[in-house]
Order: sequence, then structure tokens, then C-alpha cells
Amino acid sequence: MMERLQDKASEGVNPFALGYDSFREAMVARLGLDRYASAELYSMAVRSGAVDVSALTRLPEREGLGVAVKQALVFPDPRLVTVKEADGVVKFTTRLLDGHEVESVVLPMLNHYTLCVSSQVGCKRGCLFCTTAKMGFVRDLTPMEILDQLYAARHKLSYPIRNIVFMGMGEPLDNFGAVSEAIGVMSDQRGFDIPLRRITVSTVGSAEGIEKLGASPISAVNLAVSVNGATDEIRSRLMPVNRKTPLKSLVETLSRYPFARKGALFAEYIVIEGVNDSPEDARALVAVLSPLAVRYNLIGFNAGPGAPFPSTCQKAVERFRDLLVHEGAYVRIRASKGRDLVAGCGQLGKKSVSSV
Ligand SMILES: C[S@@+](CC[C@H](N)C(=O)[O-])C[C@H]1O[C@@H](n2cnc3c(N)ncnc32)[C@H](O)[C@@H]1O
Ligand code: SF4
Repeated sequence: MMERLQDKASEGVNPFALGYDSFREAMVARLGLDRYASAELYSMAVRSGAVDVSALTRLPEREGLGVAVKQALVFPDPRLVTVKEADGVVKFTTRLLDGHEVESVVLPMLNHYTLCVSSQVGCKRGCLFCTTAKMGFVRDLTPMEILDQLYAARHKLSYPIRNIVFMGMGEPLDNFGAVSEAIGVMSDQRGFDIPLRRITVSTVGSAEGIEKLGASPISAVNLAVSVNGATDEIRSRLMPVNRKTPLKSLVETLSRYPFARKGALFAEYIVIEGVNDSPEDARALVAVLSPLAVRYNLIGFNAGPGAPFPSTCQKAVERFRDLLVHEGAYVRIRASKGRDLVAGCGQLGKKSVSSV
């Protein structure tokens, strides 16, 4: 794990890259620190993005140790290339070492901030409505490249991020190893301390990916499944994954998922006028998902250049919400924010941003 996580910084120890256990081992080996001093150092480094040696209370009195601690550590250095703000929503782009760029979005909520992170450069899933799909698949992000987005939001842009959603570029369950390692570091109480219940993994919904997540130590995250169609015919047209995991098999897979609590499953649904928003669609959707305790998140389709449909107006989203509520569903509309911002969580590279 240590080698995989530590992308850069072969000389210094990067607490963000290592996670707590490996960090402690490194501090014991390099500096002879005990576990209390290592834990205090780790928490300070990760939470404040810097180390103030004079504020460490568990560091042994040893000549030159303060300087040695500083010399032993390196911090991430994500290269922010753009930071744009509209309606309080902040989109930022980070340039990776190989020159590719990833986008992330900070979303102000009622009383906290949510960070929308990317898990891949591009995506191989080819959903008809998605901007990222148009890039094709370029490559997976490493755990550190995912964590760099949180580091940048917290320590470079100074947002006290409380929640994380994997709704940026890419399909997180297609990059499961890196995503689960990054979530392990994000949720560690001794570091960032963002509990799994405040982390949402949004997925295209392949049975294989969902099963992998369910069997993993991070299965208690919230799971948002992009449904987007109430019948196999419509869903297969919008999302090629449906040919391999059709709705029935998706529902069966989700029925077996070891949800840690009620309310942890969300059905994401892009309302596309005249395509998937009829009263029959609402009835079929609630019927097909009826075996599951699911909440619905609706968003209007956001069209960019070359999009296959026009943008959906808010009225149409509200109309579909009412149809679902009439069928007994629990529904939220993901409010559109930052309309003028050229990118957003859920359709990075486009015109608008949604809150989660
Ligand atoms: C970009 S995906 C990334 C996470 C994952 N790959 C997935 O499909 O759930 C995040 C969410 O954005 C939604 N989305 C993609 N393109 C959109 C668009 N043009 N308008 C509105 N929502 C969109 C997807 O349906 C999904 O729920
Ligand atoms: S919606 Fe998600 S899975 Fe589909 S192409 Fe976009 S990023 Fe990939």
C-alpha cells in the first residue's frame, strides 16, 4: 500500500499519501517516535496541512527532533490551474504530473461544504448524456490524485469540506482499488475524519462493481445509482451498462447489498423531456425499484455543445417529481447552481452545477 499510495515524494514522508498505519511505521523507523507522538503528528499534518512543531505536546524532548520532523515530511503539491466561482459554487482544475487535468467542484450547502471529486480522466462507460463520456477513457486516477483534490479544497482553497461525493469525472467502481484506498484515508478518524456516511459513491450501476463495494471495508458509504431510465429499452439507449446489468439484475444486486442504514441508497435520475418523464415512466420506475428502500434524486438534463437533447427546464423536473411523489416515492430535486460556471458536478466540462 505504501508504494502504491506514495506517488511522489520518495525522500520525504507524505502523511496524506500513506494513511495512518504506514505513516506511523515510517515515523517509528525514521525518527523513533512512539505511537502517541505519531498519531498527534499525523492528525495535525492532515487536518491543518502543515506542522507546527511547537504545538505538538507528545513529541519527546530530544535535541534536533523538531527539525528532523520537519525535514522528514513532505506535503502534497496539487497544481491548481483554474479556480472559478459562480453562485458560491467553486470549480477547480488540477493538472496531474503527466499533464492531464481533473475537475472538482466545491458545493456550498445550507450549513456545510460538499466536495465533488473525480475518479478517472475520462470514462469508458459511454453514457449518451454525459460530457465525460465524450472524452473516452484516458486513465484511472491514483489514490493520491483523488486525495489531492480534497487536499486542494481543504488546504489550498480553505473550504471546510464536510461531505464528499464521487460524482465528478469517471466511474468510481471501475477504479475501485484507488477509490477505496482514498476513501480509507478520507474517513480515518485520526486524519480527515470524514465518516463513511458522509461519503457518497455514485455509480453507473454494474452488478460487478456494486458487489465489489458491498464486500469491501467501505461498504457503509452512501450509494447513488444512476438509473435514468424506467425500462430496459430506455435505459439501454441512454446507458450501455444496462445491456450487461439490466434493471432486474441491478435491483437484485442492490437487494443483496449490505446497507449500513436506511437512507443510504439513492436513485439518481436525469429528467429528459419527452424521453423518460411521462406518467408511465414514473409508474414503471417506482414499480421496478419497489423492492428497495430508495430515495430519488432528480436533476434536469444539462445540455452542452453537441448534446443529444435540449436542457430540461425546472418546471419539467418538478412535474416529474410530482408524478413520483404521487406513486409514493421520496424525492429530492438536486437544485441547479452556478449556471454560468463552465463545469459542474455530474457533467464536468459543461455549463451548470448541481447540489447533492
Ligand atoms: C458524471 S457521473 C459520475 C459518477 C458515475 N460515473 C455515475 O454515472 O454515477 C455523476 C452523475 O452525473 C449525472 N450526469 C451526467 N451527465 C449529466 C448531464 N448532462 N446532466 C445532468 N446530469 C448528468 C449522471 O447520471 C450521474 O448521476
Ligand atoms: S455518467 Fe458516469 S458512468 Fe456514464 S459516462 Fe458519465 S461518468 Fe461515465
